[in-house]
Amino acid sequence: MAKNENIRADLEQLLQAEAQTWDYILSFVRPSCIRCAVELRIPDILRKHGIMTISDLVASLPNLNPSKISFLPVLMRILVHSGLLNYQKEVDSYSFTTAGSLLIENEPFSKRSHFLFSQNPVITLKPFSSLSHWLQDDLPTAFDTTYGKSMWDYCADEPKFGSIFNDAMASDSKLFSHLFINSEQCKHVFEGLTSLVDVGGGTGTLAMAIANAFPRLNCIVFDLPHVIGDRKGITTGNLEFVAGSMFDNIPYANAILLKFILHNWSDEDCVKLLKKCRESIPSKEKGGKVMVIDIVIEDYSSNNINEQLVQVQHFMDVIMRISYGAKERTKTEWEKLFLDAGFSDYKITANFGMRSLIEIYP
Ligand SMILES: C[S@@+](CC[C@H](N)C(=O)[O-])C[C@H]1O[C@@H](n2cnc3c(N)ncnc32)[C@H](O)[C@@H]1O
Ligand SMILES: COc1cc(-c2oc3cc(O)cc(O)c3c(=O)c2O)cc(OC)c1O
Repeated sequence: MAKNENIRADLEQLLQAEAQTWDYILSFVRPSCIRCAVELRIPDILRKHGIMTISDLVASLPNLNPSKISFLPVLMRILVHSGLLNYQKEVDSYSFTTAGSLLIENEPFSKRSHFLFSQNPVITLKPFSSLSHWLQDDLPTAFDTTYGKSMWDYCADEPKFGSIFNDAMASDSKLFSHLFINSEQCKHVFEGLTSLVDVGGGTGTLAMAIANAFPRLNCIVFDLPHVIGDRKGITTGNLEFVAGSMFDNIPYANAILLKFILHNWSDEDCVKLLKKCRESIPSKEKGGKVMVIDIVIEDYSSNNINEQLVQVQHFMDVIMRISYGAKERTKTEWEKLFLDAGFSDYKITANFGMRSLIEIYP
């Protein structure tokens, strides 16, 4: 009897392990289905209706081939299981979850463009399928292994891809700026500042939100010439766009903002860049500071851990290492960078999902 129980337990364990591996084997299906729904504009259609049956959806998709209509409930079931839609059995209808509503185009906090960027073959298929080659060759990143140039040069040479990347980053900045500017914990952050440079500020989404919220704060968006483009030299109210390389010259200001910049660079490059930032701000006594918005890798063993967020941080670490020759950092690794660059003190003020605000002082 005991022997039979043992055999049954072993078989159950084996089946559980097999289910886990099937989940990994087929994990590509979920993002492909979400991409399909986004491309068919299902989130935008659902937004207009609020709640929809499959028949409503079919009526809103005139280009759908009639022979494929039976796939729609299958697609919707995946979206429901992915936590993007709710299904109300009583009325046989679908509605958004909060996460699903982030896929609607033109919503203030839409992550649609970031999702489409993540599905772009330029960054996913090729570099990720050359991962094992990259581990064996002497090129700095899997991106270089695939394209023979860095991500930043690729963006400059391929403007269409460059704007897909900039739009993805801008969508993150839109959501982030809402959290940042309205956060009680961050009320003090802009106090006493009269000028601020958003270094690597992309197309200016975050700086624009700050400039609007603090009309007496003069803000500069600083980025590479191909990103600043036609905005170069344009000043609108308290917002100005300046083109250049942050490794050469950074405009002088009370404070410098670095959002999702340092995680793109090696420790050596970060120290160089942080030293450049120090040269462009006043002393701590005169209010000088650098505000780093970036990932601080959480320790799995700490209390109140959000496992989904930690996993996202670990995935981003893989992306940064293989695609950009960079990395995500723990609190200890950040501290070492700041001290190596000659800063005297730092404060991790708040965290916003996977990202934190770190204020560093000369
Ligand atoms: C990951 S994006 C972050 C954009 C923006 N800070 C945000 O969070 O939305 C990195 C930015 O750094 C810019 N960048 C890369 N190298 C640069 C350089 N040498 N000087 C100035 N900006 C640079 C890129 O063009 C890009 O806009
Ligand atoms: C959040 O800051 C950055 C994110 C990314 C980035 O990069 C990739 C790369 C990839 O191969 C697949 C992906 O899905 C993604 C992303 O979703 C994503 O957000 C890139 C950055 O700089 C180049 C970031 O700073």
